[in-house]
Amino acid sequence: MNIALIAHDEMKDTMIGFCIAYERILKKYGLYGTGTTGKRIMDETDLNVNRLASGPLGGDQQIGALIVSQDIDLVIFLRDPLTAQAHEPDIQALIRLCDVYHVPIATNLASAEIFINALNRGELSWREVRKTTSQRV
Ligand SMILES: O=C(CO)COP(=O)(O)O
Repeated sequence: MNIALIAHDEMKDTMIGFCIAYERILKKYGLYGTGTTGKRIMDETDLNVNRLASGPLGGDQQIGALIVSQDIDLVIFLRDPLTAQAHEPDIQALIRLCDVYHVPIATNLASAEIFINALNRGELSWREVRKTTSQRV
């Protein structure tokens, strides 16, 4: 199972704190991240992140493509709700694809903590079943 980690600039410190707090769990999964988020996580934790482009340069769309190919099982996207983003259409497209493909997405720290603990308890294992099923159709 793979997790996408994305944070807007004002939320990056929160993302680093989250990654440090849950490093033991996150280590068990494949991690993907947008450019700057991924770099900071790798610089400031022992986690290895498959880095894509920076969000404003298409990184959100790359994560979206991975969702379409069923390669992402959980998205932690710490959005900044108080700052307008030039690439807002890309952000909305990513969230829409999570809905299309039934991928859980946490957009704030409170939901991120609930999802990561659910993942750790095996509550997202239905994703594997779903992937197998959708590959058949
Ligand atoms: O802008 C982002 C998500 O929309 C995040 O991109 P970075 O991780 O490159 O800052």
